Amino acid sequence: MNIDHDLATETCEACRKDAPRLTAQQIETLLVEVPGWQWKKAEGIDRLEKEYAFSNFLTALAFTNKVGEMAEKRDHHPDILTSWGRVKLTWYTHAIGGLHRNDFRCAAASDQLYNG
Ligand SMILES: C[C@H](O)[C@H](O)[C@H]1CNC2=NC(N)=NC(=O)C2=N1
Repeated sequence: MNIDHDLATETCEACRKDAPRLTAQQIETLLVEVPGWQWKKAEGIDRLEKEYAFSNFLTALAFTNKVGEMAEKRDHHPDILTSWGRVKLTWYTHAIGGLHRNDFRCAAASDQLYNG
């Protein structure tokens, strides 16, 4: 299938409470564009989750801070679990209790920060 956009460089839109959640079909289609990201439902909320590997705590922390800066710029924020050699990111949209295209944009942008 032809992909005529780049999720990582798309601007996040302000998320309104009445924005529609992505449907299962839309999620499946977008997941193809963000390899390694898992679609998980927790506490009734669809989420995107990925764990990144690092060689120590400081490099994991540096990535955490880069993601934090990106999240602030986009006004869209992940759950972050930083551990020795690992960072787990979880993206979902609080305002709608589910997944929005913004979450895929931020997942793709996170990958770009990891891959340099
Ligand atoms: C007021 C502010 O724009 C909102 O609270 C933003 C902040 N960051 C956010 N991050 C995420 N993941 N979901 C939101 O709904 C959200 N809302």
